[in-house]
This record gives sequence, structure tokens and C-alpha cells, in this order.
Amino acid sequence: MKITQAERDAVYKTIFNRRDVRAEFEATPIPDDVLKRILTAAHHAPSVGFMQPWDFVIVRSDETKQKLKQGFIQANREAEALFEGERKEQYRSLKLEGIQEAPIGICVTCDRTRTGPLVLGRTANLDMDLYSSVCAVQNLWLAARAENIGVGWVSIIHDHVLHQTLGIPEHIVPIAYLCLGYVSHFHDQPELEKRGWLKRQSLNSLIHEEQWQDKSHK
Ligand SMILES: Cc1cc2c(cc1C)N(C[C@H](O)[C@H](O)[C@H](O)COP(=O)(O)O)c1[nH]c(=O)[nH]c(=O)c1N2
Repeated sequence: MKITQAERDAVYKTIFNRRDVRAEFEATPIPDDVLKRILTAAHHAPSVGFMQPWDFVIVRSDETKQKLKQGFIQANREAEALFEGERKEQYRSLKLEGIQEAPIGICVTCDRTRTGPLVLGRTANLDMDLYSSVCAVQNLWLAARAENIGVGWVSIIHDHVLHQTLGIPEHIVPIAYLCLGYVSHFHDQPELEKRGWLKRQSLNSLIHEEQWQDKSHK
């Protein structure tokens, strides 16, 4: 099966127009069939030894979202304390989640025991299962964008809050808490770039031919 030019263009368009969404969520519900397509895309991510270590915990209730928001507030206070001076002020001005505004939250997890202790491809590096669940997150993020649905990853929250609030068993690792919803608009560049937090690095500064070269990353 060959990908046509128009299909290729659509893939790149989706990649370059995907954004992390925090403030632009609308209340419009996500239809079940759309959510199913997005989750199916996540479930078709690559995984080490075809382990498929992910689960998807869907959050819809205000009550659960409120508990998670409290977890964010706590972790965000801790984060804020780590920055100083102007950087602290800048950090405080950023909106870094849309937990309550987004109609749906999804916690993507990793079951490190899913197919037993011996997994093809995971023998030299045990973390490959975690990376596999991250691949599912990226598939989900891009599929959502193709459905014109925004996704925001909220990592400013402790794992124990996700475990407790969502009843996630102890041996399962929360990988990502994602907020999903239709949006008023997508930003044309990362908000952290727009707001002067950091710039996109030049691609050339990240490419090393044959051997690692010392390049300055600012
Ligand atoms: C693992 C991980 C964790 C987080 C993020 C991303 C990833 C990959 N990002 C989003 C991040 O800030 C964003 O992707 C970059 O700023 C680039 O912007 P775009 O995603 O291109 O809009 C993110 N954003 C935010 O507002 N709060 C958060 O807690 C997090 N956490």
C-alpha cells in the first residue's frame, strides 16, 4: 500500500499543527465513535515485543477532575518554588493544564508485567515498555489532532495522586495524564515559545554525523 502525495501532506500537516492545549478547550462533547478512533490509533502504536503494555483510564466526571486539579495545584506549587526571580514570575503566568475545562481526561498507563518477565526486545533495556506506552501517547495525540481535537499533557502531578484518584493498581505505571477536547483554536507555534520560555532548537544543531559533535544547545 503506497501513501499518496495528498495523504503524505495530511500526515505532515497533522504533525506540524499538533499543539499542547491548555486554555482553549470547549465543552462540546467528544462523540464515542471519535474517541474510539483515537484510542484505536493509540492501540496501534509500536510496542517492544508487541507487548502492548498500555491501558487507558477515561475520566469524565467533574468530581474526579476536581481531585486531579488539586493534585496539579499541589505539584505546581512545588514546581514554582524551584524557579527564582523573573523566571518564577514567568512560570507563574503560564497556564499549564486544562484538567477541568477538557470534557475528557485519559490516563495512559504501562503494565510492566503484561506479557511476563521475558519480552523480546526488552532484554538489554527494561525501560522499553515505558517507551512503548509513550509511543501510544504520541499516536493518540496525532490522531486527536487529525480529528481537530486538542490534547494537553499534564505531568505536573504526582503518580500517587493518579494511582489513588483513578484506582490504578500499584504495579501499573501512570505514563501520561492527557486532557482532550475540541478547541476554539490551535496555536500556530508552541505556547512556551510564543511566551518567551524557550525557543525551538535548530535541527542542524541536533544532527551528528557518525560521531557525537560538541554543539551548543541554548
Ligand atoms: C512528557 C511531556 C510532559 C508535558 C508536556 C509534554 C510532554 C512531551 N507538556 C507539553 C509541552 O510543554 C509542549 O509539548 C511543548 O512546549 C511544545 O509545544 P507543542 O506541543 O508543540 O504545542 C506539558 N505542558 C503543560 O502545560 N503542562 C505539563 O505538565 C506538560 N507536561
